[in-house]
Amino acid sequence: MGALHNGHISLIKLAQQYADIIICSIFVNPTQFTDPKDLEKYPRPIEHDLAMLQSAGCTGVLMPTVEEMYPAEENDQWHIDLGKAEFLLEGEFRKGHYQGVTQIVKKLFDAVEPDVAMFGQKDFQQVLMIGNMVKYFDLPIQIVTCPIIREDDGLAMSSRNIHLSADDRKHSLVLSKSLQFVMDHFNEYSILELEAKAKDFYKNIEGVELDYFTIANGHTLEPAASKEEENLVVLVAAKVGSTRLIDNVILK
Ligand SMILES: Nc1ncnc2c1ncn2[C@@H]1O[C@H](COP(=O)(O)OP(=O)(O)OP(=O)(O)O)[C@@H](O)[C@H]1O
Ligand SMILES: CC(C)(CO)[C@@H](O)C(=O)[O-]
Ligand code: BAL
Repeated sequence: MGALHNGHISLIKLAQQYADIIICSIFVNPTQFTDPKDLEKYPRPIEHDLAMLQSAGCTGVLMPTVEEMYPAEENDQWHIDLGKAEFLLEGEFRKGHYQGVTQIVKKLFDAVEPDVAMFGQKDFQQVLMIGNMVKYFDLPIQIVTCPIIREDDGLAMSSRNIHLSADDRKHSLVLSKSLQFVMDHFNEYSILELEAKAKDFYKNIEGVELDYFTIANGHTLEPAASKEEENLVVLVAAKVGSTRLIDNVILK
């Protein structure tokens, strides 16, 4: 969606290991926004983005307009079955978000016809939902998940970080610190204890409001039933000042 940072550039760099021709899309997709203010204030520094892509060795940029992606004459009633996980976590807090995401990603895939598509683990649930969309249409596209790139102090890079005030920026570290706590103490406590102790990190921080903090099954996103489960991921979303941030770590 543009406002590029080194997290995005890492996707381009990883793509170079898979393909000779790399196309980056920059499109702030209205149908995936549930909060109109979030859409309105989404940063759009286009010249800066193009310079970053050029120096990263990106071959081409797809930068359509809203009218090109959603022509008035097209009566596209997009709704596909993405499974139960669509309605959990981000899907609960941003209703309809993954219908909007999969709708635009299908359009972008149709335009580019890629062999491989790179997505960041930072949007863990998004990668799952796009994987489900690819299965739904049986698309011949390999989906690659790229690791989360962080600032030196641990904050996951995000275009929305630009909205953080100096105080928010300090407070934002609670996300990566609480995730790190779970990683460091995984063997010591039960799942419920880990979640409770991690949630305590969010108490009494001015301007920080936790949406969810969960240790979940990495396929279903349902709360983990036991530490012995094979795929476990810790996912968090919190509002820091007026900016909503997400982060996660894969435990196994
Ligand atoms: N810190 C990061 N490390 C790795 N990949 C990232 C990172 N941040 C974003 N990405 C990935 O880059 C792609 C484009 O993301 P997008 O344009 O939504 O930016 P974003 O930085 O996630 O923005 P925002 O956090 O405001 O939603 C997505 O696949 C996303 O997961
Ligand atoms: C997948 C995506 C391009 C759809 O607009 C967007 O959600 C993103 O960049 O993560
Ligand atoms: N980074 C995922 C897209 C979104 O937040 O809308």
